[in-house]
Amino acid sequence: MRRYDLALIGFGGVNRALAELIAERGDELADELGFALRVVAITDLRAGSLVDVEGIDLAPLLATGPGELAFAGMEGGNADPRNEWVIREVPADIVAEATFTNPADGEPAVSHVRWALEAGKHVCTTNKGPVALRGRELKELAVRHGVSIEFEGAVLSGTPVLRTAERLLSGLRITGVEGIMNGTSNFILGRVEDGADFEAAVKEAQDLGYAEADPTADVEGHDVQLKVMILANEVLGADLRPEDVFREGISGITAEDIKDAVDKGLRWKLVGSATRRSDGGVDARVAPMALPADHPLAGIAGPLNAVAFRTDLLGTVTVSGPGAGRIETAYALLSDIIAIHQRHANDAAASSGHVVEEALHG
Ligand SMILES: NC(=O)C1=CN([C@@H]2O[C@H](COP(=O)(O)OP(=O)(O)OC[C@H]3O[C@@H](n4cnc5c(N)ncnc54)[C@H](OP(=O)(O)O)[C@@H]3O)[C@@H](O)[C@H]2O)C=CC1
Ligand SMILES: N[C@@H](CC=O)C(=O)O
Repeated sequence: MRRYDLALIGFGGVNRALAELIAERGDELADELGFALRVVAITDLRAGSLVDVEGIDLAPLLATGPGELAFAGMEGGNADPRNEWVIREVPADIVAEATFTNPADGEPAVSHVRWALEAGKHVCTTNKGPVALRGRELKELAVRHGVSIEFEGAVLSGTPVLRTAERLLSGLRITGVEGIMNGTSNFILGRVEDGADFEAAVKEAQDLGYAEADPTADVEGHDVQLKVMILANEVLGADLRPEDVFREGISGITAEDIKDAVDKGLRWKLVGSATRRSDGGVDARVAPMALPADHPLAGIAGPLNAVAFRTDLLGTVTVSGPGAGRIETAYALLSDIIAIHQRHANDAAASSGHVVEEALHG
């Protein structure tokens, strides 16, 4: 059976949940998917790095609390993350990048992804920085090195928004996207509507694993700005920079605003959108909106999110599901690995078909 060796870069909520999935359901997944997964390297800012090319025993790591994990002193362990060395030199097939999203320049994740692709390794990532800010360059790099970069989790966690657009909406002209694209801010707005304090709701979202390492990115709309850029670039063929996307977050909305809106039959939501103009350009923005209760996005509650695609032949097609969550986002990485397997298994079949063809016809 085909096996993929993984290097996990960043061992926080998402990559830990991926390790849990592999440890707990690896055999079942292998039976179902036709390939096995093995972790051969882990790096993390606090824990350091751990390498075992025969496969890391995940159980003891997962039994240790996230704040207590230290790889130094373990066989193959080091106090230093040694990201560049691990990514370039350890023989892994796929690098799973899940360090923090940096909305300013995408680093250090951009470098992590670049090193992996240059080393001929596939990448799956949930990190929005590299995809939104350097997506075009990194995709070209992947093509040059004959490998894949997959990033379903960069928009709406494990909910298949990007793959739906790419695979299931092909043949349609998509003229715009609009949606609720941040689980944390949607959760906070709902909790404040229920009477909770804003700061307490932020803390709850952090504890539940929804929020960014710095939740300002959620509350001030930077996270949705990156997601709108990814959708506009991937689905509408744009090439947007952050300065092209108007951004306003939810920090200016008070509990009173929320209560007043409810009294008027409205509900505050942080809405991101990108719309193709008649001159071919794309207008994109992120801003809070008080939506009428019967608006299709008004009922999207808690960490649930939704993206609506406006199309020429089908009208509006909406995909809704979890927008955040550790396990939900780990599933996005698994779905990326499945996509890598499908693409390259097909490549292998195509090239072996080519060999057969040459043998038959000279
Ligand atoms: N959680 C979610 O619901 C979703 C998350 N994402 C994205 O997925 C990524 C991971 O999210 P999540 O796991 O929740 O975040 P966490 O903050 O829980 O985990 C990130 C981990 O990466 C580590 N790290 C930071 N910098 C480095 C570095 N240079 N080298 C090695 N490790 C590093 C952090 O260490 P330390 O803690 O010491 O800084 C932390 O352990 C983020 O980019 C996020 O935006 C995307 C969709 C949904
Ligand atoms: N912090 C983000 C996580 C997913 O991208 C969110 O809350 O949506």
